[in-house]
Amino acid sequence: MSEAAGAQFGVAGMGVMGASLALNIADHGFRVAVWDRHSERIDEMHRKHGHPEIWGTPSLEAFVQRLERPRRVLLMVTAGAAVDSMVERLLPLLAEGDVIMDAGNSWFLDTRRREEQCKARGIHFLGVGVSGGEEGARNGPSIMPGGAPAAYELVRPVFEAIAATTDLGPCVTYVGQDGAGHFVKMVHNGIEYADMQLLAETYDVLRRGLGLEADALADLLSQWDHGIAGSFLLETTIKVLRQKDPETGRPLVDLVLDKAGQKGTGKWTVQVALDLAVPIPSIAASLDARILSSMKDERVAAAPKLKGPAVQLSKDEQAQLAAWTHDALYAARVVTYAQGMRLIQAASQEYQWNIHLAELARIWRGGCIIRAKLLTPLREAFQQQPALPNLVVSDAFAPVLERMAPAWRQVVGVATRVGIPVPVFSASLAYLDSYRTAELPQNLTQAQRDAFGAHTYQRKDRPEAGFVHTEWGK
Ligand SMILES: NC(=O)C1=CN([C@@H]2O[C@H](COP(=O)(O)OP(=O)(O)OC[C@H]3O[C@@H](n4cnc5c(N)ncnc54)[C@H](OP(=O)(O)O)[C@@H]3O)[C@@H](O)[C@H]2O)C=CC1
Ligand SMILES: O=C(CO)[C@H](O)[C@H](O)COP(=O)(O)O
Repeated sequence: MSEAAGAQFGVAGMGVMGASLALNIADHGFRVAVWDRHSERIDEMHRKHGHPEIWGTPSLEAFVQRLERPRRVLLMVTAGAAVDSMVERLLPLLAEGDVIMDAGNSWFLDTRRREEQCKARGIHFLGVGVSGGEEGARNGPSIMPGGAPAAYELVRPVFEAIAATTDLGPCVTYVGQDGAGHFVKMVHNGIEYADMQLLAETYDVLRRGLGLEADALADLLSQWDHGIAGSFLLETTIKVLRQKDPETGRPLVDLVLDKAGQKGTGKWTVQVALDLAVPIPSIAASLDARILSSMKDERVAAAPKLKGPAVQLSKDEQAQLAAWTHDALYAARVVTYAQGMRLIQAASQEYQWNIHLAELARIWRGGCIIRAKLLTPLREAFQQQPALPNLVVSDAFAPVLERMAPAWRQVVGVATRVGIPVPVFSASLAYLDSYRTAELPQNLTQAQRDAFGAHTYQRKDRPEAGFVHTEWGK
């Protein structure tokens, strides 16, 4: 880059995502200034990927000075205190009309607070969800920006240039005010957790139920990937199952310790869903499954004490289990997306974000981790009925769920009978069964509450009476 020209975009934080995004932006013809608190990070990035349109800067002051006005600064640093520290450091260096973008996985209420903090100084603040991992950031992520529309307009050309593209355009859309973008990215990750757990349960049912080894499983899942169950996470699963350990020649997945980690977005999704009173049992079950998996020592100690059932599958069950599991995977996945969309709908109402669910489905069709074929009918469902109360009752999905439910029940039944845990398959099925049940047993719950705590209840036969109390047992 010529010394005289200003940089059109700044990226602070040259970690996995920041370096990839900077390269992506430069590839699209924008001059990019980069900064990291450790200058070796910049040197390493130049050494590995040297790019004429990327300019490393030795200090935050130099970084800001190299930027054209209005300055556009994208933070790609660890979520939490690091973002606050960067905002504190940048505010005195920036001028009115400049834009800070936080593209990490930040908590949406922090984003609301930071936007207010910046607004008081005349600086725009955008909370930008980015999905696609390192590869997506480098070659085309899905981008979920939230904040003031005027601020979004200042960065829109760059985001539209670097985002993944599908037949429906670049995978970026203005999501809504303040924390809307980060909220949507958080729920995206919640859905990601549930879908990953469904794939883990699929793997377990097929390997323990049918005795399939990694290669045979990969072959089977490859067939599924060509059909309606196709998705990025399914492709990732196939890739993982095919990988061999160079030292032993064994499938590498068989050597990976069964303890799943997490960085917090799944937990936040469940916490905020409880606050908004939106049931998301599939996502909650996937979070619990990760936590239970991390209790490895306890599980190992419990295994010899708590023997499961010694039951064999019948020949008929063995013949049909793969086909049943395919349908169970698709149907349960629909239910997890339905829960995520419902949560976004509730937050959109609560915070007046006016989020367009069909647009989210459009930008999730490419670039992001939860991209899946089912997003095409899902988008159409919300296009036809933007206020659809729940995806499971849409014309597109209700008949499919009805058709696939018998196979899904078989999978949950067989797995339960032989003792294979299927928390998300079963939580999703219970959600669907609850949602379609006009008369739930919570009449008993209400009666119990009134019986021990005088919490009152309503009568079916006399709704006009309002809340009443009974002296139960008297
Ligand atoms: N990895 C992924 O697949 C995805 C990650 N994200 C989110 O993107 C963000 C970055 O993730 P990722 O790139 O993977 O993480 P990395 O750990 O690779 O990079 C983190 C970056 O933050 C910098 N940093 C940390 N603390 C501070 C601080 N106090 N002040 C200034 N800079 C600091 C680090 O600098 P240094 O290394 O020099 O210490 C580094 O440049 C996170 O919020 C993450 O959740 C979003 C989508 C996908
Ligand atoms: O944001 C991402 C993808 O979109 C992260 O890669 C993913 O969420 C990692 O989360 P966790 O470490 O909790 O599994």
